[in-house]
Amino acid sequence: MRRKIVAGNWKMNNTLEEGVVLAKEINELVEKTDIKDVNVIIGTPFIHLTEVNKVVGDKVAVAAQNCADQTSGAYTGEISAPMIQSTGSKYVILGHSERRSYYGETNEILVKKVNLTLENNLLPIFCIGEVLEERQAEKHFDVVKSQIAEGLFHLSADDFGKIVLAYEPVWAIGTGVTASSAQAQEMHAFIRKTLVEQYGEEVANNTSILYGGSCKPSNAKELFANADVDGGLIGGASLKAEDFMGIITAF
Ligand SMILES: O=C(CO)COP(=O)(O)O
Repeated sequence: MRRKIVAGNWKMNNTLEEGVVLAKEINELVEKTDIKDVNVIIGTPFIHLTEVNKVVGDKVAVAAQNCADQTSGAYTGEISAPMIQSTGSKYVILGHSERRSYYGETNEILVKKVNLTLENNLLPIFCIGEVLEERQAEKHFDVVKSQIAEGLFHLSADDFGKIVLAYEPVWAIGTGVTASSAQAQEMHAFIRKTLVEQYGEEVANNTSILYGGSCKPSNAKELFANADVDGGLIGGASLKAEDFMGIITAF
């Protein structure tokens, strides 16, 4: 079933102690607020996963922000999907534009990560999105379509049903510039149409497509009101419990 989801991506922020405090604050607010049927996820650095899982209840799920493209072995500094799974986490954010651009993550590498994530009973939150020059050259639909096709279309319909998509136009990430509500809806509708062509109406209609990029309490309501926007992947505004809650309650 298509779910409403608000996921935080803390990126490389918070010491362990700070992260546990923030997770507790978010959990308390979620517990005492009527969040209706919204699924709340917090994406923390690896070192937080175990402790954050201990302090959140069953209304808050935890995500890693990356995983290795191998299961185990001599890969110094890497963290594998089975390790993430052993912390009690449920999701893995994959293909974030920061990983694609700063760490050379290609669609080919992402195929391996997606497969390992699913094999280890974790759910990928798969990020896609164009850079400003691609939008200005009117290539944004082609770029997003090929990211989805090359990273995910090897999956069976059953496995694709476990994917959460996050459309994050790179020009809107951390810039304070949000895609307009109309731009978000236009791209999300295009993504859903692309899924219909590959997997049919049922799978497409059941896929949650999140928007990310300078989403805040003040603009979340307008973005989430769109028919094809099923929630958000939130960076900066997920680092303050009240702001994050302001987005969770924006549906
Ligand atoms: O990259 C993002 C979430 O993954 C969005 O970041 P901001 O909300 O800080 O723009």
